[in-house]
Amino acid sequence: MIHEEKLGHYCGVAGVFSESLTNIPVKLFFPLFSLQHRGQESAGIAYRKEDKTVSYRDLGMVSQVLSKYLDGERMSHCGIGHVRYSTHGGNKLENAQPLLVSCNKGDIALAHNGNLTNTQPLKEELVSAGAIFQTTSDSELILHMISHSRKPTFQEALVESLQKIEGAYSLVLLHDDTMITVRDPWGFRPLYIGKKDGMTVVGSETCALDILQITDYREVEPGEIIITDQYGSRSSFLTPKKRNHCAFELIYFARPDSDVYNINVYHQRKKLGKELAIRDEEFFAQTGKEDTIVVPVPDSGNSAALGYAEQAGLPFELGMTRNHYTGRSFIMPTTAERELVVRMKLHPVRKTIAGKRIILVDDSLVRGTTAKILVKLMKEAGAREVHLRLSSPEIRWPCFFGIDIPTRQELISNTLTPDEIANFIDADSVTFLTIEDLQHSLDSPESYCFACFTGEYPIRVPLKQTERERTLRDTKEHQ
Ligand SMILES: O=P(O)(O)OC[C@H]1O[C@H](OP(=O)(O)OP(=O)(O)O)[C@H](O)[C@@H]1O
Ligand SMILES: NC(=O)CC[C@H](N)C(=O)O
Ligand code: SF4
Ligand SMILES: [Mg+2]
Repeated sequence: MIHEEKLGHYCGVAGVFSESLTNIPVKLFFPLFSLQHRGQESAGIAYRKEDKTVSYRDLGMVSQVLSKYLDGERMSHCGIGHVRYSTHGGNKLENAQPLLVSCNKGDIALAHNGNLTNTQPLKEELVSAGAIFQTTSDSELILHMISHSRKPTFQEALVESLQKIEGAYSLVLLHDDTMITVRDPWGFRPLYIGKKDGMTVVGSETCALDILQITDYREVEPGEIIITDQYGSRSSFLTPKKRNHCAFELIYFARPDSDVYNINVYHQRKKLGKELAIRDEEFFAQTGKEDTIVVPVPDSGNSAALGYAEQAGLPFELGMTRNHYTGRSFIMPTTAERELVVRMKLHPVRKTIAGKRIILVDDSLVRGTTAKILVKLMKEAGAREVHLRLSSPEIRWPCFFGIDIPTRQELISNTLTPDEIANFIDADSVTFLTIEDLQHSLDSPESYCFACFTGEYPIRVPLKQTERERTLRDTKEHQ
């Protein structure tokens, strides 16, 4: 059995509208390939073929699913694409996107990144009015709402539906020969739009536009709806809300070369590493810096480790290499097998590690599985001490806006304090970035969501009673 156990990446969306006929599936392949890190469960495209919309989607990676589109000429004006990691509804073919329907408003294809938070009452209403849902994903709801709307036009029906839904949605839709780009009014997920040679391209992160050498791009504004057709692009806006950009995009999810929320991800991660090092000044004042090196957990810890090393004035060493052929981490039934999986992926460089005091930098702790094994590997390689530094605050709450975080009980920071974690994973010390340091590193911290760290959700969420209950850690803190 192989099954992912970590923080789920979420989805990536892309769209292309070209004034002249072009090979749209090929144009979509490259942005989707660049967004592969956002979802590895399924991939798909939908595009306009003469006067109808067709779609092709399957379980698997972009290169497996879509490489057949690299051959042949499929000339068209527009298409959209998606890479998926499920947040709602499982990893099944029927949930793969783009979803495509033919309804009273025409052909509609939809690609969604995010997660809706008020699906249940809206779905119940539609089901009692006779709607037949084909998938278990939340995204399908939007299509039913558009189709059931009494508004006379597609665009009015879309706006009416968007006014009713809550939660995170960066969307690209294809309605007949028109491409529609939408970002929720809170701006939870990133979304960019750019233009080159009569072609408008949309993508979750700027890396999706860079691959097509598009330099003229901008962020889609929270609440913005952009209609793109042969007459150009026109924007309208939903009622503004307080911004709530996902802080985790900057910490872990987005690709380091990308910009999200107009911030370069690599630079932001370096800043987080610097904040961690500033917190450690007292620690070094007491313990000194002799034989101390900063080692990242590749690749997710690289940028923060570099920032840490620069700030602390310590050598940055790639004391661990990564085998890029293993893919993501998997659930294995026994500890020994889990250890083997980490050993297959990450390899200490013995000569660099032996006899050294290691500042090991990673982005986050979820269940603590990786860290426990890594400390063991470092000590086996001769590390004198291992001090684990995490460039995110402690994750203690589930996310309802597009990231698959395990339940509260499974999150290590809900049962153990940093010192107890150090004890559990056999590290010499463990510290996390504080929420204050994270906020300090951002230009407008009031525009961000930090709910998985604080439990303060920016909008109402369907939190189960069991999830609201105090965890062991809450209880300890209140004693
Ligand atoms: O505490 P744990 O439950 O072990 O999870 C934490 C780890 O999970 C993520 O990495 P992951 O191995 O999923 O993939 P990555 O290669 O994208 O960093 C994250 O970057 C941490 O390293
Ligand atoms: N991770 C995502 O953004 C997924 C989009 C949508 N909620 C789905 O589950 O298909
Ligand atoms: S809860 Fe966490 S992961 Fe979810 S949107 Fe907010 S910051 Fe991002
Ligand atoms: Mg990692």
